Amino acid sequence: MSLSAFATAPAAGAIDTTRASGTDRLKVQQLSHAFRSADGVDVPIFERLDFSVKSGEIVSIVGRSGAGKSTLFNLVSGLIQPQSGHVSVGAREDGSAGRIAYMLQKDLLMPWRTVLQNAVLGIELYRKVKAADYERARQMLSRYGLGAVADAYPHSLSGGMRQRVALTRTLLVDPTLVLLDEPFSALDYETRLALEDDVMALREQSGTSVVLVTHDIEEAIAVSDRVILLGGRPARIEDDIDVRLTTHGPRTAVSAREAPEFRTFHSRVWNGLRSHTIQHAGATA
Ligand SMILES: Nc1ncnc2c1ncn2[C@@H]1O[C@H](COP(=O)(O)OP(=O)(O)OP(=O)(O)O)[C@@H](O)[C@H]1O
Repeated sequence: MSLSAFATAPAAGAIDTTRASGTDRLKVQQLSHAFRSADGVDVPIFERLDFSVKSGEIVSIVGRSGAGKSTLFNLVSGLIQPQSGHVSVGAREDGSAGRIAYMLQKDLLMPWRTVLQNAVLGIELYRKVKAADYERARQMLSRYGLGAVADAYPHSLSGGMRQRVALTRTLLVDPTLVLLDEPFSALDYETRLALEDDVMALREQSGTSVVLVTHDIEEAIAVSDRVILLGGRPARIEDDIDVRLTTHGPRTAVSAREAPEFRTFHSRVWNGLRSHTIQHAGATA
């Protein structure tokens, strides 16, 4: 049965985007959501889900296919309204409002715009782009090794370069929290490692919090401070793992994988994933 046969069940409570307290960049409280099947039955995806993400924290969410990871991002980013519960976005240190940016697996670059014009698109969606924005975009593109192609069109770029343009576009809106939904899954291994390093550098350079949805357990452990395991239906947090790795030198995508604790964390996540079968909302009983 196709997903188009379903509609979002009517909201009993609206999303509340008031500010989270303390150092929380994101606070999800008592979040409940269900999709309504074609025969009118509500299939609960989440029931009273609670979690938070601190300032500068990198959190990965793993779960079997259908666990509700993308739905959770859609709820957190406000693309869909929850039936009940609160999503609070933490303020910046100076007290101004925080901002969530959402980057999808597909880079969604516009082929008729140059790399630079694609990079500023996120800004353009909420205000006029200024000369200083173009300057900042060029600097960020250079930082990601894209300075020489700033005036080229996306078709001339490799998959990894395209994802970096998408990442630049996401970061140029100065988000306090970035949601990454399997952003690197279509890329080759080496490019993935480089982009994982980019995610870690992001936190180092600007204190941005990151929530990453991935099917790749290694990726989750390598980049994250915490790995949240979603399982069951309605989905619960089955495990919330503090990832502490002893690395030689700074933590990178490679040094993290070489840490002595890496395999132990890997087994914990893998065993947690194997213990859950998810019944899809579209599946007939
Ligand atoms: N618009 C919709 N209408 C009805 N059901 C939906 C809708 N979107 C998602 N679902 C159902 O909600 C459940 C969670 O879907 P979701 O896409 O969030 O899972 P996921 O964990 O991101 O899966 P994957 O890892 O395969 O991307 C699934 O059972 C799916 O069939």
